[in-house]
Order: sequence, then C-alpha cells, then structure tokens
Amino acid sequence: MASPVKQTDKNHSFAQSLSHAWAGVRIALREERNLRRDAAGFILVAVAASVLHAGLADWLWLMAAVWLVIFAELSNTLIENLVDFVTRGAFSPQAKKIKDLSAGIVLLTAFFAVLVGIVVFIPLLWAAFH
Ligand SMILES: Nc1ncnc2c1ncn2[C@@H]1O[C@H](COP(=O)(O)OP(=O)(O)OP(=O)(O)O)[C@@H](O)[C@H]1O
Repeated sequence: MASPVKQTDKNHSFAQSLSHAWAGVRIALREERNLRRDAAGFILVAVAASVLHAGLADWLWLMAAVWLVIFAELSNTLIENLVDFVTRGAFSPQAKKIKDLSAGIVLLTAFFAVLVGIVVFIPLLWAAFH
C-alpha cells in the first residue's frame, strides 16, 4: 500500500532513507511470490549448512549466492514495475523484451546459486556419510 504522505522531495535524514528503503524490501516480499519461495529455500540451505558443519569458505560462497539471487529478484521486480508503469498494461514488444531480459538475469543468477550449492554440498554430504 502506498504511503499516505505524498513526499516527492529528498529524504531529510538517514532514518527516513532507511525507512523508505525497508518499505521497498517489504513491498518486494509482499508482492513477489518468487522472493518468498527463495527466502524459504535460503532458510533450508542455512539449516543444511549448519547441520553439515560448513566451513567459513562454504558459508561465504553460499551467502554470496543468496545475496546475488535476492539482488536479481529485487532488480527484476523493479524493472517489472517500471515497465508496467510506462506501458500501463498495454502490450508492447519492447516491454516484453525488457521483462524477458530481466527474467533472464534472474535465471542465470539462479543457475549460479545451484552450481554453488552443488560444489559446496557434495563434499559436505560425502564427508558426513563416509
Ligand atoms: N506490457 C507487456 N508487453 C508485452 N509483454 C509483456 C508485458 N507485460 C508482461 N509481458 C510478458 O509476460 C511475461 C510475464 O510478465 P511479468 O514479468 O509482469 O509477470 P511475473 O509473473 O511477475 O513474472 P516473473 O515470473 O518473472 O515474476 C513477461 O516476461 C513478458 O514476456
């Protein structure tokens, strides 16, 4: 839901900037099913990494992959909203191209995260069960 305060000038304090930035994260979590699904996946990954005693380097790679996926999802949401704002829902081949490119970034980032997961978890699982 949009803020009742119709501010269009610059933020007046760090706290105000932070509050608007946090509102953006909450909007993404509320409106983006993919982001909520990713968040659930990240919790599972963190639990698995803890149980399997992942090392510092493993945690760093996993965190990098997780933050890249979140970054890509938020960027995708931003681009989708921007395109919808400009096209107002009308079909446009250019809008399709922009949205599909943006979705492509998310897909490639997700592939990277899966690759990191495989490289990190296969040795951990091997060590745990041998
Ligand atoms: N204005 C438009 N003009 C042309 N094609 C569009 C337009 N809006 C959406 N599309 C097409 O529909 C697809 C889905 O639209 P959109 O990305 O808004 O849905 P979504 O469900 O939020 O996607 P995602 O699964 O990436 O979250 C786009 O990838 C694009 O191919």
